[in-house]
Amino acid sequence: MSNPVYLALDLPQLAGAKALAEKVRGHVGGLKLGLEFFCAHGAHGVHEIRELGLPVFLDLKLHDIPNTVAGAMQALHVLEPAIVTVHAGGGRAMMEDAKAAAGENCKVVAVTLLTSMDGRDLERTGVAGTAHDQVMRLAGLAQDAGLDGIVCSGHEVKAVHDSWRDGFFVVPGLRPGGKPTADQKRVVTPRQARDDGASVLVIGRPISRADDPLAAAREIEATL
Ligand SMILES: O=C(O)c1cc(=O)[nH]c(=O)n1[C@@H]1O[C@H](COP(=O)(O)O)[C@@H](O)[C@H]1O
Repeated sequence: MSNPVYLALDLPQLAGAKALAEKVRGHVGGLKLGLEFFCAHGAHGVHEIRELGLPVFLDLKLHDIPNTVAGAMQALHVLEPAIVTVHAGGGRAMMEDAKAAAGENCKVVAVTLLTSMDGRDLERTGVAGTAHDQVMRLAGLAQDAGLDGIVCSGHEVKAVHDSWRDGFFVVPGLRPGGKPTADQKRVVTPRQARDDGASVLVIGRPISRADDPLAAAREIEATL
């Protein structure tokens, strides 16, 4: 089985991001480029990272009207991402059009409830029910819209996997035992997420902020 870890390259400098990715290249399965990276370095930065030869996950969390999101997905073809994120809250029509406009080999996955939010945060947005209810509701919507899968926390991935057997599940908010959770609230270990059905494990700071990122990546790999 290939390494399910995608390293989140949430770093301000392109050279630093590239150097980190090069350092841990043999111990992660892919690289995730998110808003911080894309806003700073755009398509040029993505091309630079693609040269490392690992699959690239473009985590742009698109959330707009269907026509705009479809246009954005179309514009991403040239970057050949393996995975792109949209927000499930954009609704069924938006997700359908995003999938229809995506490149042939690009998985489109919907972010359900951010791993930085818990039940109280959700309640404050005016949504009824628990974090679990919200993830299950949006997973169903994403599946109906024909997406490949969803992004959720390790708290929900088992239940989502049980109800969507061939889905593709991206799980961030991962912390090897004892590592600081920082802004993440719904957290599990990488091993637990994998055992519960995650297809991709997104890991950023536990590797990128470690004193020795290579050792941290190796340690995580050894637990899987
Ligand atoms: O879509 C994501 O990747 C994502 C969704 C989510 O609910 N929570 C979440 O943390 N992420 C991303 O996963 C990464 C987690 O980073 P660390 O907390 O540093 O491991 C960041 O790049 C986030 O943007």
